[in-house]
Amino acid sequence: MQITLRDIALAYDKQPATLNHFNAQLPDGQLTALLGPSGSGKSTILNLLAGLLTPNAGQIYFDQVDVTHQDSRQRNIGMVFQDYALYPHLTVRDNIAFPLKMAHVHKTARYQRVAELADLVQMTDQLTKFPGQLSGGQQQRVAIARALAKKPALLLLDEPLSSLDTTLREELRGGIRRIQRTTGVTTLLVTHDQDDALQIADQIMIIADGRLQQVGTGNELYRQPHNLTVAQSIGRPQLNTCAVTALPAAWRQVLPPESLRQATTIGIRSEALQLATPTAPHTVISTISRQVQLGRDHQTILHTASLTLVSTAITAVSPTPISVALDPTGCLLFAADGRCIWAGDAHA
Ligand SMILES: Nc1ncnc2c1ncn2[C@@H]1O[C@H](COP(=O)(O)OP(=O)(O)OP(=O)(O)O)[C@@H](O)[C@H]1O
Repeated sequence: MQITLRDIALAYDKQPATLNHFNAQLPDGQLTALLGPSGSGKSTILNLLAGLLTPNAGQIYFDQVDVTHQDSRQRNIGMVFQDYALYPHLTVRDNIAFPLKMAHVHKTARYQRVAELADLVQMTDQLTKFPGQLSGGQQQRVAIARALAKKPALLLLDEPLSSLDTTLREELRGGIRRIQRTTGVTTLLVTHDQDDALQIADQIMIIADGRLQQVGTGNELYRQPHNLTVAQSIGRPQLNTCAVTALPAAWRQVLPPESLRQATTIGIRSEALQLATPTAPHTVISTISRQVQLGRDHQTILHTASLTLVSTAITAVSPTPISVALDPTGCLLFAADGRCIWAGDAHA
């Protein structure tokens, strides 16, 4: 099922519009992540799709069908929440079967479907347990099975990993990916965590201030962001930024002069700051204040005369100062309105 939001406007009573001329599409059978900071409008979009909010203007289509004024029950949506929302007094089996029971599905068919779903979410050996006897990750898998029970047209996952610790989170990311691929259900994952989006989604929609900033794969968003907001949303550590006027003269030499003249801000990916020999051209003398080992990765905090920057390309070095080269491939130039006017990767 392809989902389309067309020219949506929504304002909460007497407030300025949260969404205005909002257009987006969830491709059939794919998992789309909606990534944005708190207050950007993610829940508003989720509630519009679920039929819990009606837009002031615009239409919502499920394939060719206009569902804008259909209520939640008519839309056949599966929803999974951050806090699992399982019934504590029901077993895993009865939790998964609950929507089918409400729909008066015959007991035999109901338990047949529960068996399929339990197998899908790898909970077959836990069917007689109660939610209180399960880990957070297991509870969330039950919630996903329950949401899938009625073969929904659209699965909405609202921050489903936020309550889990790092290990369970990693595990369930893989689980969600596998379950979505197996079922092929069109899915929207709402998250404020770029790792969730990057590891699970086919495509990522970045939203900020109620506006869709860009849609693409993680790779596209990282390498060719349309604007500074997108560039800062994807990538760890976060993009180094500074005013173009603060950039040392030697590094300006490796960037295109025409774009530099038009730009006000430069973004430098951490991998673009590289150790060079003292005699190499266009290098800048820098000191190191700190080096952090993060598993296989390093982060090195560099100081030029005027800037503090993070590099992940410079590993163990002593003593400082060192000569640092700038790889233009990892640089982005932004105009005063935030538009990306030059991406080094596109010219590599
Ligand atoms: N019921 C409401 N009444 C008035 N304003 C609201 C209401 N719900 C949300 N808003 C406002 O709409 C904007 C978008 O909120 P929304 O909850 O959609 O963002 P979000 O990205 O989901 O945030 P979070 O990640 O914190 O849940 C915010 O400015 C918020 O204050």
